Amino acid sequence: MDENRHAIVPILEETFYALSRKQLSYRVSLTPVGLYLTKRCDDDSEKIDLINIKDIIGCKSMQNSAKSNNCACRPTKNTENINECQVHIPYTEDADCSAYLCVYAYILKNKDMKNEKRDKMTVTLRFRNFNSYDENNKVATTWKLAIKSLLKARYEDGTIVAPADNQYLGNRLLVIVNPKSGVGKSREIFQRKIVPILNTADVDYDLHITCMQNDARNLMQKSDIYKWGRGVIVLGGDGLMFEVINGLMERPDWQRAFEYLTFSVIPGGSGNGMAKSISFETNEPYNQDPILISVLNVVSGNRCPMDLVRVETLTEVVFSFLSIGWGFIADIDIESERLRMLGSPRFTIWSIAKLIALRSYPARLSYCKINNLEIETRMNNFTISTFDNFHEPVTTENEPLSIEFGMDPLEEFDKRDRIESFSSIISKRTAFMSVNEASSFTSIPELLEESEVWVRGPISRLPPLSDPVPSDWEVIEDEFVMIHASYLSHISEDVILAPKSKLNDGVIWLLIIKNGISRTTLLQFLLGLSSGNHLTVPNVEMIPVKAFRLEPLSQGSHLVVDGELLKHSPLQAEIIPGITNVYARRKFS
Ligand SMILES: Nc1ncnc2c1ncn2[C@@H]1O[C@H](COP(=O)(O)OP(=O)(O)OP(=O)(O)O)[C@@H](O)[C@H]1O
Repeated sequence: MDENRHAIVPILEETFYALSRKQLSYRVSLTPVGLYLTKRCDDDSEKIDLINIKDIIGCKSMQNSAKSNNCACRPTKNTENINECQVHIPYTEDADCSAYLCVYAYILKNKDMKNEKRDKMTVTLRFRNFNSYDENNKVATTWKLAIKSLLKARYEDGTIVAPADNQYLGNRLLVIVNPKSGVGKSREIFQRKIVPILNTADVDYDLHITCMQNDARNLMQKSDIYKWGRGVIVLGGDGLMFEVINGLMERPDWQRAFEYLTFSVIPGGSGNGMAKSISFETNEPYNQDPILISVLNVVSGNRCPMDLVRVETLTEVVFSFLSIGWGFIADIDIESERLRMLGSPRFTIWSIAKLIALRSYPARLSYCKINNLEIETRMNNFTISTFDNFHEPVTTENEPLSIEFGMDPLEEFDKRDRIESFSSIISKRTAFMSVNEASSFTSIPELLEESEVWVRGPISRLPPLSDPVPSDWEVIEDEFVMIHASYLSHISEDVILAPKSKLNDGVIWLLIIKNGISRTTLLQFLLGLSSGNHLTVPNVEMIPVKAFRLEPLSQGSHLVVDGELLKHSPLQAEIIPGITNVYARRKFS
């Protein structure tokens, strides 16, 4: 257990008894690091458990409902405190005036093993120093408020620091659900798996179920987004997130919107690259329960900056968070759509087909290489200030109280259905989609004259597509099997294309395979994509760049941005470091 525990001054401390064995006592200390439970055993030895504050997602105060025959837990009527619930305890006790405090945490189990996962744990503290519920509840409330304050604060180098006033998160979240994503079970997943966690963490939300393509995009473009101080999360795939980002970029106040909002994806689609990348970076056990891990990111409330990439083609400007693909992988992604009914085996089948009929495409690739790669991982963008009140330990009467582990009286409470708070607005195709239908292989200046490129969001620092690239850029004209740029580690749950990529490193990782690679080597490349070993395969180059331009010199391949098919065209892309924020749990040592 934590060697430095004794150096940390407890904020609150009490002795509790385990209900099951009255002779077993626990000293419970709330410190900035978490709840220390010190068990005194029969032989006078001590066993200490720590529930890390970073693992706690919320706490609720409760009242005994032993008189109630049917309901395990129900909200107290006519109470001003909406968090106050009644708890049913497994024994009858007349006039129980105790106050109960349930602390909910998701604890890391089987650390560093293959089956590492997070399991729910509930600790119920029973306060009964006084003869009236109100008095007991006062003490429980002190603990509750202290825990909730710690959940918002951080503990660094022995000091508790809180976000500056202007960094406190509002509590209203917008959840956008694509009922058609993945296998079409998003609505059910939302009610069954997400609502209980949001309730436990006291996060209020509005729900928007999309009714068609571009619905989320329009919603982001036209709504009063400032009522969602807690941010916007999507339950779906990367395609839905793409709509959210690009809808916001269409607003005149896009800059303020991106500073204000925090985003996250709960994986419900078939492409969940962003959700996987966030958990990968924070060492979270995503594979055991992707939805749980992603929702825990959201309720952690921890904002992390993330890069976006501005992508400009001859006919449109889009903002991308994941990848730009052209050639082999992009073709598999798009062409295997016709086998969608097969599920993920469609990729394997189509990969084999594309390997057999392997082809390459001529193109000119220009890029601004990062020579001294200094990747800054700026995981924490909170401004810090001291939380003075917490240095004074608060003590209460030392009369022994009781403690109870493993019970979750809110489980029933959480099963209540949430009423959808607003319904989908009617979707309308935006003016930014495919403005010009001209062929990509007329000269670029000619095309630009004809087309109307909407420039929105941050302006480009690159020369126009019609001008030459800067003289210090490297230029290759060759036949390529594929060019794939990514700025997150994973482009899907099981493809780690750029293992070194960080959310906010300001780097586009450009993966290049030129013509001349054998089918066997390409197969090796494909097999290595799930582990990152693809980068050790000969003929595979990975170049960190700040910007690049791709000019295809023939038709035939597909241009795919964040899994969305764009009209085939020359394009240029540039990184915009840390322009947006996503929810990600802090890293664990
Ligand atoms: N209600 C809806 N009906 C049909 N399409 C929708 C609806 N809501 C969103 N969409 C569209 O579905 C596309 C894919 O959504 P999403 O990324 O959530 O799921 P997915 O299963 O990962 O999809 P894909 O595998 O096609 O990327 C998005 O581009 C979005 O525009």
